[in-house]
Amino acid sequence: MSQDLAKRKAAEAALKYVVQGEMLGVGTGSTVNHFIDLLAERHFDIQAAVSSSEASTQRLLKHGFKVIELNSAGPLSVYVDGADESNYQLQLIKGGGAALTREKIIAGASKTFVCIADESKLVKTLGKFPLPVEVIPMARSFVARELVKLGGRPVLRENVVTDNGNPIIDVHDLQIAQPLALETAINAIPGVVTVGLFAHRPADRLILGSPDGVREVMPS
Ligand SMILES: O=C(CO)[C@H](O)[C@H](O)COP(=O)(O)O
Repeated sequence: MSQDLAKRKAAEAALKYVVQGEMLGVGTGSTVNHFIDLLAERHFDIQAAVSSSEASTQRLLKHGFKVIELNSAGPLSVYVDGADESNYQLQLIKGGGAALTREKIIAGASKTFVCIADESKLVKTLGKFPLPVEVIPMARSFVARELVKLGGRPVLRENVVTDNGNPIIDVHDLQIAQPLALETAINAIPGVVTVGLFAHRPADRLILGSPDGVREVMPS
């Protein structure tokens, strides 16, 4: 419960980055759900949202927001999304909610990526949270073997298919000392759609909530 309150506080603090009348990139997850609800509760007037998942799209539509495709939106000024882990450089692990591919695309298309999370997500070294990798179905076993060569322990996420129709492999037991190099290496495996390591495109702001309040972390 207190973790949920922390998420809501982070989400609330991100409202100051929303530009009324503009388009807004919206991510996925329980922290973002608070953010979407708060946009509605506080009557924010956004032109339209570009959403990273069917789940967020449904929530936005339920609140009466317009949702458009990224192809129709052009560059976005602000993208708000959660994370499973962040280091002090604001490099992230994402994809716990299986939306990593669309999240990485929208983050890439946005000028400012505001990450919202509870305090427990900030870590010195990424990797305690299993690293999600979305793969083309026929490449699943091959990619898993390549991930073992990189030092990980791949586990297929049971009963999960992404919005793009693909399975997810969660890679356990990684100590990600060099996020940029690992993201490049995993991206180079044929059959990988997206790795949930956001090192080449880290967040620009990290808002961390705790039951006592919020703090904003700048990349160190
Ligand atoms: O990457 C994500 C979805 O793919 C989420 O942002 C991440 O899993 C954090 O979720 P939550 O806000 O529920 O802790």
